[in-house]
Amino acid sequence: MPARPSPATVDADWPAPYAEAPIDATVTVPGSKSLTNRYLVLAALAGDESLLRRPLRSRDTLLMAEALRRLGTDISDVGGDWLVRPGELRGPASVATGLAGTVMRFVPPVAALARGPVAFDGDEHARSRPMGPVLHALRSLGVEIEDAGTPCLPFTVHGTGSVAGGTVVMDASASSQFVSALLLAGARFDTGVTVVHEGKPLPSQPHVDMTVEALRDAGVVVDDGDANAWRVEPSEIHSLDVEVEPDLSNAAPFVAAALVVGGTVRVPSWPQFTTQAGDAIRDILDAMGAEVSLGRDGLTVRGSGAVEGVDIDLHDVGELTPVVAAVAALASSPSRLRGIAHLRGHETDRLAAISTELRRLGGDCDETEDGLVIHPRRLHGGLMHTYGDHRMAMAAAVLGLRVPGIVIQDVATTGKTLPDFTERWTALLGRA
Ligand SMILES: O=C(O)C1=C[C@@H](OP(=O)(O)O)[C@@H](O)[C@H](O)C1
Ligand SMILES: C=C(OP(=O)(O)O)C(=O)O
Repeated sequence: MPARPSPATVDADWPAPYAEAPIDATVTVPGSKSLTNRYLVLAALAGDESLLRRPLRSRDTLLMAEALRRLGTDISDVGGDWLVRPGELRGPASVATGLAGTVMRFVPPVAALARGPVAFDGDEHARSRPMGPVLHALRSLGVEIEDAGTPCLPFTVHGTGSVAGGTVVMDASASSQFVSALLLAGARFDTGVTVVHEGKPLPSQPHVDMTVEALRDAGVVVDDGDANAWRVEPSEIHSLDVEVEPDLSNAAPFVAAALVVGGTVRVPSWPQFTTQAGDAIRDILDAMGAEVSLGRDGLTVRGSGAVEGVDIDLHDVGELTPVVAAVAALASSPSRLRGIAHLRGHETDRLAAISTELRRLGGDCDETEDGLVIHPRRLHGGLMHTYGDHRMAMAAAVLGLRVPGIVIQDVATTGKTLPDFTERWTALLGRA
């Protein structure tokens, strides 16, 4: 097993800026984590070299790049882009997953295609994130995996250089990433792969659709015609030349700021058509009282500072929950966020984290079986804990715009997906 990786961040508290005046800002958002990490995996498995333009460089994507390098892929910087030259996949290697769901789930099927052992481990909390269905699926395809007695990190994949492929049946109700993991590598299995989901409803369906689209962009034939079943035909994976879209889930706190403070926030290059689940923030902010318009120049969100509560199913886009909950806590009426029981297995138990932290600030937030009920209350300042969760820190920043005296514990955790968050957030308010 590899040595435990060092902690993600330095535990630094940061006083969240309070908005004294309406906002008027144009915000540039770095590339999508989900797209960058899918493109990296496909490029590593492709038949020829790929160019990823404007990739996200954050903890999760740097961990993905390093994982693939250790398996034999050459990834080099060309200006701000990444040139990916696939190599023969091989162990022995050790992979640090950090707290990245995409690394801990997407890389083991790639490791199964390598010759030699590949050991995986991650942050302390990563060891309790669900992994079982991926390990079980690979074992059912004949891959040898050694774990420490539980179907979680740490574990070692003993690849033989090929995977026969076939049909896997899994319960992916805890994470859509289990499905995406098998699909991404499946074209390189001898007979391809068929993944069937059986269990409670699959969360984050748009993320699986994104996986299917990325595979098709790389020339892979995928049949997703039946609900909860996907067939990836065996084939070569074509090289990619792609520009990574801005990360729309990371744009969420910035555009939410226009609604909760009042004013205007513009995000240039917001795609007109996208597979990113985070695009749903447009409709959510609209439902909560913002004026939202998407044009050729990008997205514009205007608000007056008056926020309405919502009753909304976030099953498809759970990663927006912390920011939506923060906006809801600043509303004039209650909100109910539904369909997000699976968030208990995210970077932290997000339902517990959000309700605990809102209560710590004087709020009223209850966990339900599958979500949260928030009754807006006058909040007071205080230290908001982030639990190593980038989106908890971003949610705290949204609250801080309207609640004086909020201090964000370990704000550097935002680096999981968004570098330079504090600088970007300060610039949003027109401050240096
Ligand atoms: O495949 C992906 O890139 C992701 C899928 C989703 O995971 P879950 O299905 O576990 O919610 C999402 O929440 C996560 O941020 C990114
Ligand atoms: C759930 C998330 O991340 P991960 O890819 O680590 O699952 C997220 O970014 O909100």
